[in-house]
Amino acid sequence: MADAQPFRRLCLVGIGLIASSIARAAREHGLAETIVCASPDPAHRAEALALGLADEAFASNAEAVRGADLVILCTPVGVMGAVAREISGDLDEGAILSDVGSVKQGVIDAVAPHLPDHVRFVPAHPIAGTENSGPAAGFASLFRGRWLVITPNGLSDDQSVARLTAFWTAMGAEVEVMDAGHHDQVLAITSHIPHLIAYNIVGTADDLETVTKSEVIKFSAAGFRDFTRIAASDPTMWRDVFLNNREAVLEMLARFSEDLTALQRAIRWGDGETLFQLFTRTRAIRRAIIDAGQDSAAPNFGRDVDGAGDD
Ligand SMILES: NC(=O)c1ccc[n+]([C@@H]2O[C@H](COP(=O)([O-])OP(=O)(O)OC[C@H]3O[C@@H](n4cnc5c(N)ncnc54)[C@H](O)[C@@H]3O)[C@@H](O)[C@H]2O)c1
Ligand SMILES: O=C(O)C(=O)C[C@]1(C(=O)O)C=C[C@@H](O)C=C1
Repeated sequence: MADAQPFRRLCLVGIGLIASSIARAAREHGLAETIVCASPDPAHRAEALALGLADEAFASNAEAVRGADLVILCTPVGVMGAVAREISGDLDEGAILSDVGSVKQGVIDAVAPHLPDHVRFVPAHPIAGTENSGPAAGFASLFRGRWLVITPNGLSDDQSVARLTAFWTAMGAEVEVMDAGHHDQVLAITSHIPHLIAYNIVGTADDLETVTKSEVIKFSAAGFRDFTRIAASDPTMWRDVFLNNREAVLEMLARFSEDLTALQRAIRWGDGETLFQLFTRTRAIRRAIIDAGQDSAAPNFGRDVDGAGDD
């Protein structure tokens, strides 16, 4: 991969966890001469300036994108269509528009109709994050060793895909190009349903707590505590993910429910063999993920200079 050619002016629309991580990494690797951001939240704009994430922070998305040669939408996916409508008249000739949304087809459908012909649209999704939000939550190494999926469409061209690939590669990500629909199916099972399960189990335990008083917190075992980390993820972001990847999530959820019913039956009928076989298979998957270096549960994942601390 050729060295990334720095962008003249990078505009981050939304300045939360992901945008602030991009800003830090872009600065660290000299990937943009100027970085500006936009957010309707005055506290986020002030924090972005105080942390040195952006040279200018705008309340107006349209003003923010003027003169930028790379604009990345880093808002919850549910507002990306409205943001595209706001900025469409102010995007520079030849600008690349990208995004970091956790859902791809819904974002393409919402954004593309608003774009003028002179803009290249290259949707993308970094498979990296945490349960925290806001400008202070980001860190420069977030994308190191993690996947960045690009889902080109009729408004992308090879040159802008190559430039965006070089940008993310310079921040440490590994880039994979994929069809948007396929991305949404894969992420439904690997990311969206796990979050739904975490929200559900913590909610169920919370309901039980009215009966058992504080025992849910007092005796919370490690497994449950891991779920509470995921269930602490941003409510707006995740509401939008489920509403915008509805079909894939419902399809995967139907499969999941069938398999859960089979486990329920195995427990009811004392079928230890079925339980043992599944648990053996899933243990092997966990080990394969660790062997592939994709275990972000290790506290130092992505932050190591030499990668030596990854589980
Ligand atoms: N958090 C993760 O783990 C993660 C990982 C990969 C991708 N993503 C995706 O990245 C995007 C941002 O997530 P985040 O975790 O950084 O969120 P965040 O809540 O930390 O930040 C969102 C930012 O968008 C701003 N915003 C909201 N509405 C806006 C609007 N109409 N115009 C301009 N700015 C607006 C907010 O003020 C905030 O600054 C989402 O689309 C999410 O699906 C998140
Ligand atoms: O590590 C976490 O906290 C995450 O949930 C990150 C995670 C994921 O599911 O892996 C969440 C949403 C994204 O779109 C990408 C990454």
